[in-house]
Amino acid sequence: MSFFGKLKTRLFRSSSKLEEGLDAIVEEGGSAEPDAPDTPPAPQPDDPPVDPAPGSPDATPPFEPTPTAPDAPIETPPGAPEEAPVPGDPAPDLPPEPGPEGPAPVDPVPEDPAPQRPSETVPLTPMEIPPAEVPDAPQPPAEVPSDAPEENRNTGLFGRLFGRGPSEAPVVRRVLDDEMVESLEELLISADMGVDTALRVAGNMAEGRYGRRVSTQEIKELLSEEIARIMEPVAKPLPLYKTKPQVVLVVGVNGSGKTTTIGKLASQFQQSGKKVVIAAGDTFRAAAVEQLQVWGDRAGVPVLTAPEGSDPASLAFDAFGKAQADGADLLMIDTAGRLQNRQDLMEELAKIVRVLRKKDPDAPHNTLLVLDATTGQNALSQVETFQKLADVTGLVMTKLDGTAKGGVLVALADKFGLPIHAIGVGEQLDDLAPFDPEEFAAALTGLEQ
Ligand SMILES: Nc1nc2c(ncn2[C@@H]2O[C@H](COP(=O)(O)OP(=O)(O)OP(=O)(O)O)[C@@H](O)[C@H]2O)c(=O)[nH]1
Repeated sequence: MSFFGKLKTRLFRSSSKLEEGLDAIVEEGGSAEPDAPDTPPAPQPDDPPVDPAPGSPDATPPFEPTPTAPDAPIETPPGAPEEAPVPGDPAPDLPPEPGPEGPAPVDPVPEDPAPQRPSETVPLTPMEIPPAEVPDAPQPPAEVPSDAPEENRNTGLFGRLFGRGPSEAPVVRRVLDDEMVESLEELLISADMGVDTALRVAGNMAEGRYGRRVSTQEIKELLSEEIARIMEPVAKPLPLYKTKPQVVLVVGVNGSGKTTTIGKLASQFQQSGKKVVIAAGDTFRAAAVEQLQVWGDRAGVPVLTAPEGSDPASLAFDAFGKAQADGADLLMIDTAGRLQNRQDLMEELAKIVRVLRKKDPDAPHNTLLVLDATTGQNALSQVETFQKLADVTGLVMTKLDGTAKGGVLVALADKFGLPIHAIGVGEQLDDLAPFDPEEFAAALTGLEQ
């Protein structure tokens, strides 16, 4: 199954929550009508300037044009699709690549005069995408003008498959007014988007459309576009640098999915021909070390461990030496996630960084914060906390499967703008993929792609 397929199926709880909510909002104040489109009201003198309908020739595109990778990938796997990889696109066989844009971008290759580190990036693409599932072009779901007959929207393959063709019940439309916008805000807040983001998203959805009669399908499309617009700038795969070893420090609270993410990433890097070494830096939890060893075995990647209770910084130092001696491309360092004693954790992380910098002044080249989607709004405070503890350069969101709190990713993107490198939707090796904003928005809102 394609990653989008998994995402869509597994985000079901989030999307069904939004979908049902949107249905209820439109039905509550709307009325069924034949498919005759609504005529937009004549603009009133005091109306806000009307947005050209997205999709119309002079409209601002609903999405930023998907940027192409600044430079050619370091290596192109044989048989890889020819299109230039785009951040967030699953590229055939490279593991997800982190974007370097964090609060303090690190230039890991000092001798390289090129200022643009991303020019050396390879989109880390864990997933093989069967050709049939590769979209022709990264087209945003074109907004269907609200005037278009509903039947034109739902007669695609999915529409037919799910019996949503034109012979369905008459379309229910509701006038988009203040009351409806308020209901939308409440729904988005309940979907864990956070108050600020929810208000902005609902406001943008309504802008230029006040007084129009809109259907659920149109509202879903508008919402999906707004979400994708917010997410697009943060969808940045993990960058790969020429530096050897590139050090990736992985931080996050206990249970957020650090170990699993390291295992998945290591396996995907390994499969793409990169040599990887893992350091089990949570030396205080024997179980965590064992778990990492299991993942290392699965991925075929060596895992360096140290006796329980020993100094994680010293392990990191040794692991760097081993990675260097082995000619490894990547060193991934797991860390403890105890937040009960932030001071200890801060000192521990600071010490790891200090000793790594004795070996390479630019290390760690990436500091990934792993967040558990099921914690909802709590993920926001975890970002704030870890930004104080470490120089977080990017995020990985795990456990998007089976949670109704997927909307928190939108709030994170809106609030922090940190690159989202990858998302996890399960416990298997291939359940991690680069973050694709359009797929995510479609899956979250229950739109078919
Ligand atoms: N459903 C689901 N479970 C996940 C995902 N990622 C991780 N998990 C599970 O979450 C649990 C915790 O994951 P770990 O990788 O051990 O988390 P950790 O941050 O390393 O935790 P500590 O070792 O306690 O610091 C495990 O049971 C994983 O299998 C995901 O994307 N989806």
